[in-house]
Amino acid sequence: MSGLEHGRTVALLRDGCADDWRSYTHHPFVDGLRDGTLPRAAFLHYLIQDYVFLVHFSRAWSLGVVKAETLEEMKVCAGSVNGFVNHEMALHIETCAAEGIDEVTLFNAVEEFENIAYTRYVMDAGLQGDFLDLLASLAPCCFGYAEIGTRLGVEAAPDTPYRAWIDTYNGSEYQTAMTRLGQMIDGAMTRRLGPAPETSPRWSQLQKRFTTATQLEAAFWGMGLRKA
Ligand SMILES: Cc1ncc(C[n+]2csc(CCO)c2C)c(N)n1
Repeated sequence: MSGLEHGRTVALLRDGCADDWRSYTHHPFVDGLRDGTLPRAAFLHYLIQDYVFLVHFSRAWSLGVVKAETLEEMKVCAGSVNGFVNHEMALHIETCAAEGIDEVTLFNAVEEFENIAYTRYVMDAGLQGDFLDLLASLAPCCFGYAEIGTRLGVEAAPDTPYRAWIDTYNGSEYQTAMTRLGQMIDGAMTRRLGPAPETSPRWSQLQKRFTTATQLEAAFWGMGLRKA
């Protein structure tokens, strides 16, 4: 998957850090989800951390509502917050409940450094910069998982125990939301930087945000594997 399904901006930013993007989307953790060889302890460690990650990511997306300049931008950001809090976190809550881990325990889990670094980096990008700085640092998470979900939907071993995780990100609801998000990002860029944002003096900073967030995603997988 390397086309324009998530818009022009995301394609450019992804191509601007192709090696980092591959390290993130083809990480050994992802191979383990695909083949079913990922140790259960590593998956649960990741999932507990990811619950806390989503709490802080929801805060960052809420900042998007604050920094938006159009109703469409506000709607996409508000929809993302709703998606996390009321849907995406359900996967974490249900999977952990089956292992005897309740939601209060999840909410109070001690954050790993990789988790703190990533979520607070994104939050600070949005606080310090404008809507585009925030989006550039939020984007790798959204579109990376969309790519991974699509690929693993095709490639995963039929008996992988991680099918529910794969289905969450390969599902049409998530994929449709990502298409809409890609369109919104293209519109937000054009509105602020003109029809060729990659020629703007701001582009290198936006690329830096995107690249750093991509590297932080790979580090997040690595954190999960520490419990392998
Ligand atoms: C470390 C980490 N990175 C990405 C996601 C996936 N995710 C989080 S927010 C979001 C976008 C929804 O608009 C998606 C896909 C995750 N769960 N954990």
